[in-house]
Amino acid sequence: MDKIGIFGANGRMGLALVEACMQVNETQIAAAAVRSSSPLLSTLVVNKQPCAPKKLCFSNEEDVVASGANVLIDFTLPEGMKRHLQLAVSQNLPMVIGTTGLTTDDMEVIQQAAQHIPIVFARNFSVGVTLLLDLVQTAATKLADEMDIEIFEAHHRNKIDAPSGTALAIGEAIAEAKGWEHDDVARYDRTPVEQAKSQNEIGYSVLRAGDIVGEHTAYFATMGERLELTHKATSRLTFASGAVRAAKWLRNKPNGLYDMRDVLGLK
Ligand SMILES: NC(=O)C1=CN([C@@H]2O[C@H](COP(=O)(O)OP(=O)(O)OC[C@H]3O[C@@H](n4cnc5c(N)ncnc54)[C@H](OP(=O)(O)O)[C@@H]3O)[C@@H](O)[C@H]2O)C=CC1
Ligand SMILES: O=C(O)C1=N[C@H](C(=O)O)C[C@H](O)C1
Repeated sequence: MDKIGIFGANGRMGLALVEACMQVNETQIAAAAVRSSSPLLSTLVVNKQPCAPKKLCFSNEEDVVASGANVLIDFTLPEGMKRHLQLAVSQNLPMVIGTTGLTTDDMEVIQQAAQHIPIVFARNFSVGVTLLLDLVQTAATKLADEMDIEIFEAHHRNKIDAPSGTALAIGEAIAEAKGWEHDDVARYDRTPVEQAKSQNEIGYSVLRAGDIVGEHTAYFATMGERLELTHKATSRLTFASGAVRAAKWLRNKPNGLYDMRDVLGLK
């Protein structure tokens, strides 16, 4: 039986993870953890009324260990993720990480931790985006060199990191296929200098509005034609189901850093 400990359980993704776990056989929610300062501690997940015996209630992050969880999932913010990762390493528990907005140093922390526990890290847990990462590499290598490459992403008004983790993953996949150093070619802002578009750069643009779940387009454009590769997520359950799938796949795997391509057997 997979017993999943969910961090950030009251977040948009946390609640979607609770729902996804309930839809999967042989899967229990061992703990739905919130911060120790949360007013939701010891309330029912389903309706935030006072906790009742044998019902799923929000618990303390520290209680995740006592809950008997055998795999952990984190979709929070970078600071929280790093604390949860320490807990996972100290308890020798595998962990699935979906948190975005991470710095190079944060990624180094994940890589170090992966020497001690198995970790799946993905900036997008949908099957479609996992495939998109392959498709953009094909486009980047097969299309002529003079293509303009741009990435556009749109998300809900509450998303705080930009560009999205997925947009950056798409850009990094393209840069890898082109043999470019991503940080050298990424262009986030066109305002400071008046300069024409270079064909050796990857431009990013971002939209934040309403309740958009997550949309990404990679553009490959030249004179007379344009290829657009687009993914649109319409439900957070897509990401959550992918993360639960990853958690079930991860148990009993050797220590190391895995991604969604490993989980889906696409490598
Ligand atoms: N990889 C993927 O497929 C996807 C990744 N994401 C990423 O997941 C993350 C969460 O997104 P979303 O659910 O929309 O965000 P929310 O703001 O809805 O939820 C974030 C949760 O994390 C908790 N949290 C924040 N900071 C800390 C901390 N320092 N310690 C402990 N808990 C903390 C919050 O607790 P509190 O309620 O107390 O503030 C909240 O429950 C983002 O980075 C987002 O980009 C999102 C969707 C898909
Ligand atoms: O914050 C979100 O909502 C999402 N974040 C991820 C990202 O940064 O790419 C994945 C998805 O697009 C939704």
